Amino acid sequence: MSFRTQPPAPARLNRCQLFGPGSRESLFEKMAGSAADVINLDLEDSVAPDDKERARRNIIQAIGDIDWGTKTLSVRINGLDTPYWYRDVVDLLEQAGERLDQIMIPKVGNAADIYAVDALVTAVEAAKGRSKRIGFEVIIESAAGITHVEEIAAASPRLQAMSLGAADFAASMGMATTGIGGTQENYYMLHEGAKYWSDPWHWVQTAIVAACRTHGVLPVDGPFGDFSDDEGFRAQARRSATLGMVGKWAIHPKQVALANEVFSPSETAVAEAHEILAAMEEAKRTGAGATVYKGRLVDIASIRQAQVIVRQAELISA
Ligand SMILES: CC(C)(COP(=O)(O)OP(=O)(O)OC[C@H]1O[C@@H](n2cnc3c(N)ncnc32)[C@H](O)[C@@H]1OP(=O)(O)O)[C@@H](O)C(=O)NCCC(=O)NCCSC(=O)C[C@H](O)C(=O)O
Ligand SMILES: [Mg+2]
Repeated sequence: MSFRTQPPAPARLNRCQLFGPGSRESLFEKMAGSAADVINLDLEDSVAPDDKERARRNIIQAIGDIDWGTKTLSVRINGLDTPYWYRDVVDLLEQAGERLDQIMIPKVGNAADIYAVDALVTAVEAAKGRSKRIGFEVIIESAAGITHVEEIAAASPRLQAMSLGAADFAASMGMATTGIGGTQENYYMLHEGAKYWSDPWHWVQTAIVAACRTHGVLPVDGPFGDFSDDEGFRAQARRSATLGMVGKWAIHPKQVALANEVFSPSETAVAEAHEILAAMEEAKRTGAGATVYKGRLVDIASIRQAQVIVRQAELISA
């Protein structure tokens, strides 16, 4: 371990982030009643330009009127390349109640983007005397965003979570696909006439996870567009969980249960994690740093691996 220890990410559940357009206020109660850990009310790409102001008003009202329970409540503002974003921030922080937890900043390209929003948020919070400090989450969804991912992860103590936005990312990179996440038909290796599909999202996900873990930020997988394909969603989510991501977006309510299922450790995994910790306690008692569990090596690093699973299980049962 480096002299600088790895900071912990926020200790809260982020297995599923359910999105809904701010212009469809009839969905808000349904979103609040869902099993998602995080709610993202959207002002950005699911809202048509002519509906931006109405969506903003809907969201400000709903933040105060609806019982959001213990969910993390987040609003996705418009991108910094639009004329809408500053008014999103000012109106939200001047007019929405203290129930708002986070704002999500899309299409961030570098640390200065976060700095600009932080400066505005800090000024409005001070002017209005808001007592709860608003958190940030960002979307990495451009060539610039992934190029500067580490400085973005370090950009503000407000930063809680970072998502991969596969649709805009693919567009920005010039990728030859219109699919949002998942298997890409043309991304395969050929060996002795057989096709072996590979994962075009893998490299960007690992870059996001590494930047997030370095700076104590939650890494999250973004949308999976084909909401008729449950197995495709599960496969994508399982790959993300294996790489260290803590959750995934849902762009339709039927994806919420799928994400919660994948990002909640199974009873077997939790039991095994406890057994590994017990085996290592026993090893410590006898002065050993390593031992054998179910025929395989476990050592002090295995304690840290098992603790990841135990901590997630504790958050779920809390
Ligand atoms: C995708 C949708 C447009 C589908 O809406 P709809 O046609 O109404 O779906 P259904 O008829 O199948 O709905 C069944 C019931 O579920 C309710 N519903 C629908 N959507 C939601 C929701 N988001 N939250 C809660 N409840 C929802 C319906 O009202 C029906 O209820 P009932 O009649 O009582 O049975 C729609 O789901 C939708 O708008 N989804 C969110 C889209 C969105 O927010 N997109 C932005 C995020 S993705 C993105 O931006 C890309 C990213 O940035 C990147 O670059 O990768
Ligand atoms: Mg996007």
